Amino acid sequence: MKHLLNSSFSGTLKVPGDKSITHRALMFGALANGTTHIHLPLESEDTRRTMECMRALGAKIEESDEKWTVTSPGHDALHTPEDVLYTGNSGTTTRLITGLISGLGLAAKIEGDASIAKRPMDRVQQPLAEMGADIALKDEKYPPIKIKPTTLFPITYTMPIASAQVKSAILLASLFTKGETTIHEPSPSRNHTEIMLEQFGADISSKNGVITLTGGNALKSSDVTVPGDISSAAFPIVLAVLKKDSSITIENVSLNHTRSGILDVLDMMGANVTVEQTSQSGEALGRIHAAYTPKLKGFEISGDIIPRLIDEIPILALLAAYSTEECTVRGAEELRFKETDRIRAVVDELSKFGVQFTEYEDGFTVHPSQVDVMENTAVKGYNDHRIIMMLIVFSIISNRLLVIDDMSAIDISYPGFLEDLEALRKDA
Ligand SMILES: O=C(O)C1=C[C@@H](OP(=O)(O)O)[C@@H](O)[C@H](O)C1
Ligand SMILES: C=C(OP(=O)(O)O)C(=O)O
Repeated sequence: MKHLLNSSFSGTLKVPGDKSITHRALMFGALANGTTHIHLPLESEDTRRTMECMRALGAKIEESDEKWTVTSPGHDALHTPEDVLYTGNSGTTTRLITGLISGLGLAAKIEGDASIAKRPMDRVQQPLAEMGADIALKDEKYPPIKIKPTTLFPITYTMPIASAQVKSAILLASLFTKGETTIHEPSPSRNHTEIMLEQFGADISSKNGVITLTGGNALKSSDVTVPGDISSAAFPIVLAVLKKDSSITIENVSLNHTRSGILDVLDMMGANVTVEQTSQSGEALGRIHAAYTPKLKGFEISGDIIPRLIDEIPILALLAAYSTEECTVRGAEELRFKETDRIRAVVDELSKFGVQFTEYEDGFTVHPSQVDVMENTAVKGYNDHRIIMMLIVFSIISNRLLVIDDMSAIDISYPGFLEDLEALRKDA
């Protein structure tokens, strides 16, 4: 990492495929009779967990260069897995397959790593139980998740929180359940499930926060080309904005409105970032150009924008630390239930360098600060990929080597992160 310091960054980059879309393509491919080709999938730890779970249910998945091929015997020929389904560090895998397996009327035991063991699963268990699922949790809240076979029926469900994982778990459970399931969302969360289910032939509609799915029909296999992940792109974008003389372009990245909240914040801050949309068939796609911006304005965000940038808040906190004005994030209590408590992690680590925070249960204010970084300061990544990548960007822009306890979790969402930055290094 040391050679990335004292440098500026330029050039063009393609970030790896979108994690949320890759998970869903594997699951819908496994449910749809026939063959689904997934082009440019995200080949990461989290998506491999979904791949292994789909194999354990009976889907055949072949891997070749930048393409995964899923061949399914059809949803009604999938079977109860022989072993425990291991979901690693992936909340998306854990919650979505709970809905998928309940909907198939199969049995399973699902568990993940130490972080997954602390993430709440009652948020999916409750609506699925209303549908007739039999799901047992440890202390009525946490994995391991034990599912017994039952027959489900459709429900109307008003979600207490905006969560694409909860929404998607219910939609997966209702796919082969006869009748109409309706979900009311409090604010729009990522809509990849709705877009892809329509492509796979499901009878689904979505309007003004109300999603309706009429279940009981088989899915049709379909090919998916995965766009670059804007949540991964956020790290090099912020690096370019904060690092003197830098100017980069990211090609082929998802611009789906339910995911692009970070671009709105960069705009509020007056950052030198421009966006060009290149296509809009299903998932919007385009190019983002980001360049060094010497003076960044403040921002205040809460409400509907939060689900649109939920995974980008750790890197936004870093941006805020270099703003000359106050920056506030509220309504983001969900951050406390991610791979780690991301509000705590960001406040604890950045405070070590003079960043002034006021912490709230649901967010934080970053006050204009004098950031002062000592070479070789020890920082903690909490085994959380997004905290680790934020700290790496911090180390680079401050030109000080930070000693991060463990960086291996980068592979959860962005294998090749350091290599990508290296390729953009100006004097490389
Ligand atoms: O559905 C998805 O693919 C995801 C939804 C979000 O979680 P919640 O649904 O818990 O908000 C997000 O934080 C996660 O990284 C991926
Ligand atoms: C929260 C995340 O993922 P998951 O919920 O799938 O673990 C993330 O990628 O930041």
